[in-house]
Amino acid sequence: MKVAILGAGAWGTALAVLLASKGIPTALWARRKEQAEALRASRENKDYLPGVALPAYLYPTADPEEALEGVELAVVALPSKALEETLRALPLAPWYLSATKGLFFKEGRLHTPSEVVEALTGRSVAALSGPNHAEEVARFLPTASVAAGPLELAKRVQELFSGPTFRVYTSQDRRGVELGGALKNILALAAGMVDGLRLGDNAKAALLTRGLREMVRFGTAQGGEEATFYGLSGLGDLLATAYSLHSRNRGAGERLVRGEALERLEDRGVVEGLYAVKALMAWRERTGLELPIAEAVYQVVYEGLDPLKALSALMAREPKAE
Ligand SMILES: NC(=O)C1=CN([C@@H]2O[C@H](COP(=O)(O)OP(=O)(O)OC[C@H]3O[C@@H](n4cnc5c(N)ncnc54)[C@H](O)[C@@H]3O)[C@@H](O)[C@H]2O)C=CC1
Ligand SMILES: O=C(CO)COP(=O)(O)O
Repeated sequence: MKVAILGAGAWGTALAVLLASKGIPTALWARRKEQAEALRASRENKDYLPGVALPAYLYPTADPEEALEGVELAVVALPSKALEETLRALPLAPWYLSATKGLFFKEGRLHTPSEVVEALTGRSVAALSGPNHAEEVARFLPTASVAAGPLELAKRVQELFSGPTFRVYTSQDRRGVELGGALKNILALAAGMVDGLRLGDNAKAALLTRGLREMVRFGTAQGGEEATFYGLSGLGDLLATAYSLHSRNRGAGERLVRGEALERLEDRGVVEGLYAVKALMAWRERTGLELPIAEAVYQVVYEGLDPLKALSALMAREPKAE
């Protein structure tokens, strides 16, 4: 039994640490040869997950053949922007687990990462999502997550990843699970803006509660089940990300309103909400579904709207019942 993890960023490394610490031989595939060599030499991912020792069963490599030879499955832990190009260039695995959180707008439809992996590889694909900061998972702090997909596949993921500090639930609502993971990143950007502007706890709670409504309205219209958005991969991940010191999305919102340039926001790692909100707004143009918070985030990030003006516009919307 061998597993390959594709993507040696924070999340790929944390998942590899989790599996390898259970004695499962795990290849961690890095895009750059120098990175794989540095991981092998120092037994630490200094760039993306500093301070975590890599277990003996974890083997970093930049050679795709070496990484994927004889594997049972490949775990995709790539940033969404690199997913398609990277997977096209790699040998196939028997089946896949997508750990990417993102949204793709293609041919007039929104697609989740596992749908994209499925279309590219023609193989069965499950998804893993939940309130799972890599920095905590890799340090074996208690964590729960959701393995979503056809029941048999979800159960295999559950069995593979479960351990004393990592509790995995199954779900057959893969689309709902992944939509929650993508949407919460947009809401975490907004939460960071509230933090950066010091608007207070009331404002943040209102934003996240109304944001959750937006997630449910959008997610159910897109085929997800309502209960999924109130579970670990929806509300759970929204809370973990929007209140986190680790979160790159929340941090990016905070830094943006404090004057940092858009181009610098990914200096500390990928900020998926920046891409998800673009895909969502491109799709919304065709449907007209109301997504006031996501639209405000888009306007602040990409159209230079003053965040306080965006907030005033949200506060001045037509009065309505909750
Ligand atoms: N960091 C976390 O706690 C969690 C992250 N995720 C998701 O996992 C995915 C990956 O995130 P992280 O590992 O945190 O990102 P990261 O920013 O820590 O690392 C990104 C990795 O992707 C590589 N990369 C960047 N551009 C690339 C390209 N064009 N082609 C190939 N590789 C490229 C980088 O070299 C690096 O190894 C994202 O979708 C994220 O939302 C999901 C759960 C938790
Ligand atoms: O998805 C995550 C936690 O569940 C990681 O959040 P960030 O990408 O904002 O760091």
